[in-house]
Amino acid sequence: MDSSALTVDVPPQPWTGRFDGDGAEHRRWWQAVAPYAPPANPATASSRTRPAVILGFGSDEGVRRNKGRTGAAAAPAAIRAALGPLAFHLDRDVLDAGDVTVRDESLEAGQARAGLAISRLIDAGQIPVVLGGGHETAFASYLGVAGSSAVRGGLRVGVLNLDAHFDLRDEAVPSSGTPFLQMARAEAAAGRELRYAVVGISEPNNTRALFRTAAELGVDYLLDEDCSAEAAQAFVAAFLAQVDALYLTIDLDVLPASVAPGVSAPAAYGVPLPVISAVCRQVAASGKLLHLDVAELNPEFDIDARTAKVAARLVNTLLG
Ligand SMILES: N=CN[C@@H](CCC(=O)O)C(=O)O
Ligand SMILES: [Mn+2]
Ligand SMILES: [Mn+2]
Repeated sequence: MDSSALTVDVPPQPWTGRFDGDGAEHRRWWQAVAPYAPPANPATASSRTRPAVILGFGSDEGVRRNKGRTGAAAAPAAIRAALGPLAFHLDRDVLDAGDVTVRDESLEAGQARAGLAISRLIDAGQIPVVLGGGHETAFASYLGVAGSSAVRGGLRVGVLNLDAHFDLRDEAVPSSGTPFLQMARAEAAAGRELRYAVVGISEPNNTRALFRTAAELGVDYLLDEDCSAEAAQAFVAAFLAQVDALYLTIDLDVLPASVAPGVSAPAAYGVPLPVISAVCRQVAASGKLLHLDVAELNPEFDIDARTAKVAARLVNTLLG
């Protein structure tokens, strides 16, 4: 394993939150999170207490290219600010590696840079927690997962997306609307098939062309209106059973606009938070979580940090 430092654009910044005391019984996230340092001894990949490493992916470029409302580049700081004050009940170390940032035309370079950092974290037995960025964050995550030693060695990884959209657009220029088609093509080029499932698809927000692409790629999906707690749990259990490990990506626009107003494309219907939260608990309990990202928070459109707080709570649930 290469134990050198990660290449990031912004080093980890100080965390803040309420202070109730120094002891473990008073601990909050801001007191528990430590700046990233390469591990002396990698954790075993199966360990339930693998350290989590937060990595921001400050990018607006994918949403801009996808003709959406920009502002997601500020999301990593907003999610950290919402995580900081939360009481810390986790049984694992949490480290902050800082941010990879994307400026204008350098989206692909930023995705490659983040991908290298993510591969290195996975190879060290850590769980990367990438805070996007628009959903172009997912292609950075894919590069990291696909480039990790375990996946190159044959580990079967499934991609589970909690999202109102397929993000399978066939466009000449990659964006926040294309990452899963990019993944499918990259997997095909590597002689593999993408295992991709989506919870929360909104029929009126995905064209027939997108449903056809999903069918051609064998994508499993559950419509937002069919997302009862039982149906979502059965869907996720069936997907988990097909894979050795999971890359979970949460596009916050899967949630109703009242719960997640701070996104580029707020959902008129949306999957209720208790259902999304239960899916996160189920993924955490499976022990198969290899990599995680949270995308599409746009603090400019948030109301009283509502969306950032939901993102923080889901991250907290997934690492618990
Ligand atoms: N990552 C976002 N994807 C959606 C956005 C939809 C919209 O802007 O209305 C998509 O491309 O379909
Ligand atoms: Mn979406
Ligand atoms: Mn998306």
